[in-house]
Amino acid sequence: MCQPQTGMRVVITGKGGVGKTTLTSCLATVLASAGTHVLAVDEDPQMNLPNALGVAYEDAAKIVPLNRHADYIEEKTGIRPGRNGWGALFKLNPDVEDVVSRLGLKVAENLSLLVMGTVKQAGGGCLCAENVLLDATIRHLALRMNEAILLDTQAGMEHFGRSLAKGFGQCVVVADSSFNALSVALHSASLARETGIELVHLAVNRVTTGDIRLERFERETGQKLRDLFDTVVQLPAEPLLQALDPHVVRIMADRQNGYAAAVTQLASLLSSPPCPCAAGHHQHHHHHAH
Ligand SMILES: Nc1ncnc2c1ncn2[C@@H]1O[C@H](COP(=O)(O)OP(=O)(O)OP(=O)(O)O)[C@@H](O)[C@H]1O
Repeated sequence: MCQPQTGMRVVITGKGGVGKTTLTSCLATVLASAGTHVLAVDEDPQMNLPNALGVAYEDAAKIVPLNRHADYIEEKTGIRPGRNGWGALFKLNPDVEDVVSRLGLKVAENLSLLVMGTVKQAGGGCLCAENVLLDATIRHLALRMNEAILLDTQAGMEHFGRSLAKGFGQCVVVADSSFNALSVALHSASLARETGIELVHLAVNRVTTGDIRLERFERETGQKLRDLFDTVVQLPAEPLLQALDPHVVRIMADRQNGYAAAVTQLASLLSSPPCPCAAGHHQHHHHHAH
């Protein structure tokens, strides 16, 4: 058994507007209602995840994202954000053991939320207090036990660098079946693998019956999606999602719903992923062979 007993940790990524936040909140809901402790982590500066999870607007408005929490950042790193760190005592390895208990928000039974904010991209990794703290937080998340962690990422996982892959073993790339979104998904998949994430799944969202675009993409690019991703799941277009938007989690209570059923299937796949050491594993993992 090669699967770590620490709990599942999944990064959700993909092009803007493809349905990442909706999927993250529905996955979080289905896992939490099955009794798993879930921590949903939002990297979105617009904080869509609290809304999707049903956090009341006035409560969501009170959330201060980790990267803008000047007091916490100063307490942990010794530096006030925005100040020049040179000459000051700058803790490069701050202890953020209490980040979830202090900044997390309980949104439902078994379900907590941490809003991190976005990693700054200046110069491919600037050593400012915010980035040091976000990086320490990612490393801390990797150590949390018996908890499913879902990270809804906006900037893309490569901005977190290697610290992400140490704890996050799986990535769900979300796309719709447009050529553009699938191309972005292929790029995201290779970045995820370069980062060192073991299992990279594709969720094709808003699929309608008779949609031939997936096949057309494969034909035109000469690539087989099933060879490039560990698993490919399709999530049907669901008009109800727009009606419930932004409070989408209610849809998960309806077992007849096709979107809910597909998300439930994805959740169980993520909970018990195929073992990366198993024989017959995808060829793109061979360079990881020990
Ligand atoms: N399967 C689906 N069927 C119909 N509508 C959907 C589906 N999935 C998501 N949507 C709708 O698409 C819109 C965008 O979804 P969502 O906010 O989850 O995307 P996102 O990728 O997180 O966007 P952003 O990158 O802007 O954060 C929402 O209005 C949502 O209700």
